[in-house]
Amino acid sequence: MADRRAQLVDRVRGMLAEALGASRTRLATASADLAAARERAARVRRAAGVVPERVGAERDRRLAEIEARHATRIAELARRAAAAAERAAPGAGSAEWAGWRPTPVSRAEPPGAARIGTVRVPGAEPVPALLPLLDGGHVALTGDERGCETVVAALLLRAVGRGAPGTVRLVGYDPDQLGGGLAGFAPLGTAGLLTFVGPGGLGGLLDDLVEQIRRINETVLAGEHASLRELAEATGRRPEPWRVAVLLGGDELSRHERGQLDRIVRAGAACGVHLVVWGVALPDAPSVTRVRVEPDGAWIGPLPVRLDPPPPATLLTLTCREVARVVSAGPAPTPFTDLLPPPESMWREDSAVALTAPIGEGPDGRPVLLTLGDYPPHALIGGPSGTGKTNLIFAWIGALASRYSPAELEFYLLDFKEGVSFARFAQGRRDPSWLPHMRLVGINVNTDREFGLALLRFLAEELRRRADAAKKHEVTKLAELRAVDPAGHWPRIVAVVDEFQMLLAGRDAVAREAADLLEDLARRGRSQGIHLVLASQDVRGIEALWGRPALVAQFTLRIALPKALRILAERNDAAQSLPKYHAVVNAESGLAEGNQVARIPSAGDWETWSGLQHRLWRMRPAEAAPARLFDGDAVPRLVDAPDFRALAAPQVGTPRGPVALLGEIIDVQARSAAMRLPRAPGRNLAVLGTRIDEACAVLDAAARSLARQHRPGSARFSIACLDPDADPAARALYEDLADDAAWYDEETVAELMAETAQGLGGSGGGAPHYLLLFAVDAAAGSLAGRVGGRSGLEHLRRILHDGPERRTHVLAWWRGVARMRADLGGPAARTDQIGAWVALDTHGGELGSSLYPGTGGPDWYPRPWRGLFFDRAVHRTGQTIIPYGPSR
Ligand SMILES: Nc1ncnc2c1ncn2[C@@H]1O[C@H](COP(=O)(O)OP(=O)(O)OP(=O)(O)O)[C@@H](O)[C@H]1O
Repeated sequence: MADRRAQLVDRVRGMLAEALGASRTRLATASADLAAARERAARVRRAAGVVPERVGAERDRRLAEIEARHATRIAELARRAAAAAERAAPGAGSAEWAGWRPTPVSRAEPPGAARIGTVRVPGAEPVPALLPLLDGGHVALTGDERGCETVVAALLLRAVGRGAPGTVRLVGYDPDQLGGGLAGFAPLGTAGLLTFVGPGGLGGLLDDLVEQIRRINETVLAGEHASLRELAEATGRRPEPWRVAVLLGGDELSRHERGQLDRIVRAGAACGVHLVVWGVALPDAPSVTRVRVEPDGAWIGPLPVRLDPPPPATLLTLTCREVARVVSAGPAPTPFTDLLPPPESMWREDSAVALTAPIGEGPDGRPVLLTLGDYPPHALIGGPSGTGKTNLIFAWIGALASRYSPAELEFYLLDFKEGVSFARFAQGRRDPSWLPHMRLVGINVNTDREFGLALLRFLAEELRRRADAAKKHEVTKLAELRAVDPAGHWPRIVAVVDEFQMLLAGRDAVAREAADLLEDLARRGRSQGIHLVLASQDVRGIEALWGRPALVAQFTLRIALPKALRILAERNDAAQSLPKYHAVVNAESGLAEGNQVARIPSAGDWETWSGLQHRLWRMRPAEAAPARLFDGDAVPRLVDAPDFRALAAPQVGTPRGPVALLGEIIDVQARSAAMRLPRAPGRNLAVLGTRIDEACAVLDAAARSLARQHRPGSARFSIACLDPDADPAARALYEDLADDAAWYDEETVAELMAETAQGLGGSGGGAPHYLLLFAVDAAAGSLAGRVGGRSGLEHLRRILHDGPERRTHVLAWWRGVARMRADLGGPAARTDQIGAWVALDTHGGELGSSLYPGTGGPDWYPRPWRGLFFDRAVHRTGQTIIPYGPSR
């Protein structure tokens, strides 16, 4: 048992030892494992301590990289946005206020948007915040009052600065007197570019805007263009202004008003009609941009915006004042070249049926045409001084002359007022060119109504020639005459008379004949291609015509310049509200239905005109000659007179009927007044009046022209000068006539008379003898004495009586009719030995009885450097002459 127990013990012991050993081993292993684990844990802990540092650095690096890329991208985007904004709102649309100035667009250019601030993008260069207004849309503001004012002022100033002066019109509706940024624009009001409608006026304003939209759509865009902007881009014309209505608060809108607002919002922008509203609800539409202004910034839709400061008050005022000044001064003229065809098309038109040419641009941008033909045949132009009649005549002449060749059209032009601007149509010293169509130019005609009469007589003669030709060819109209006689020269004739009322002034023979001729030309000229264009600044001018309704009725084409009176029909006052340099053209005798408004280009200045004239002049036909220029202020010269140049002495003997040239006749041709001096009773000349220079000029021309018809030594010129003031002129003549002349004075004049009278006894076959007596009445004392049994005066009377038949003629100046009569034998003495006379400052009444046919004398109102010539052998009425100027 013990053994078993010992055995058991041993076994237990062995088992325990074994178990212990195993446990120890396991412990050791476990301990080793623990140590390794601890070691690992420590390592892990150590490693774990290092990791966050590295990850953070990486994250920061990545973040920084992203941020840098982001910033570059934002900067790039901002730069691009800024550049795009610059393009979308060029010039005055986006420039900073410092250095801001208007940059008006040309007609075809879109105006662009307007900047009100910058978009808030942190860290990027500022991007302009823009609002589309002109041609773009409408702006609806809400929020802070001051901020909204700033936006309105900026928006409007930029708009005003982008439109050419006058093309942006503002209208304000501000019933609550909010001001709303409009106050600074007040100077525009003086030019009608800013108007206000009062409380209660909103409905009317909206109606008016809707009406403008309708009109523009129907008549301006006319289905051809979708918007004014498109029209401007396609045609280069912008015929309508922009209309910007600024509506600031007010009562609740009526249904009608809301309806009208809707229409404007939908259709306004295409027609240049825009709304800027604050405190007025606009419907949602793509054309509406909403701006919300908070005290610390604004929002354009979702975009945060930092507002610009308001435009400086002085900048605003000065800009508006300047715009108003330019507008009040009138629009910049359209170029004259707009009226002309391209050079290759010049002189291509045919005038057989009518003459048609543009005179300017209508409100729709289309040319306004003027026609002269069977209907309307004649034109009446009116407007107060300075409104542009002369300019209009230039423009019309230019437009016609560039279309029709001189074979198709001829001009005759008469200007009764002082001024030389029409002289350029004729050849001048400064410029050798002339207008090839111009046949006659009369300038400074002033009181020389005879010249106007001469023109009318000339035209009447031409009318007769045409009527005869038409009759011969059995036709009635110019177009038919030209068709049956293609080789004939039948241009249309346009006769322009500026200040024509001067022609009709007075109740004398000239006025009567002028009115009769005008009436005949107006009535019958239409079918023969003779057209009258009468212009007047003076209502009386028109009234002078009004007395002759039949005459006025022919002038169916009326052209009224601003403020013209009585040119249009009675109730047609369109001319009263015309802007500067515009005209109402009316081919319906002035009835309102016929009104067409035209803007007239500037054509009168020298450079503009001469470009065209030179071109046409170079195109002139080889045979073309310059127009005759009659200048009422010029004194003609004998040596230039064609009739003087044509005089010549016969090869042998004495001229049978020498002529004395006395002056230039006021006529369409430069002709000389001539007095024949054949061997016949009464062929003596009296010059009557106190004007020394004129009297000397007449005697001088007479003597020199006579001398030209005699070979040297074949005629005698006895010059007696009895007025010391006439001495220089008489002496100059004496010297120039040289050996053929003899000089007499107070001492010797009696001898001249006695010797000449005694010489008359012979057969009369001797050399011609001309007695040129200057101020002969002053010799009364010297001639009272007797020589050879008779007084000097008796000798003079005998010479006057018997001399002419013996080739002895007296050409004498008496300083008055009474003095002449006294020398002839007293008031009742016969005067038939004075066959011809030239009256200077001697009134018509003094020339009555025996000197002039009929009673009361001629209609003669003396005027400087003019004389009335009457030769009883050839004249029925007197002839006005211009003495030739001094020969030296
Ligand atoms: N369409 C125009 N555009 C620009 N300037 C113009 C125009 N018409 C006239 N003018 C200018 O106005 C001034 C007066 O014009 P104009 O001489 O033609 O007037 P008027 O009516 O003939 O005057 P008056 O009867 O006193 O001679 C001139 O200096 C002229 O250059």
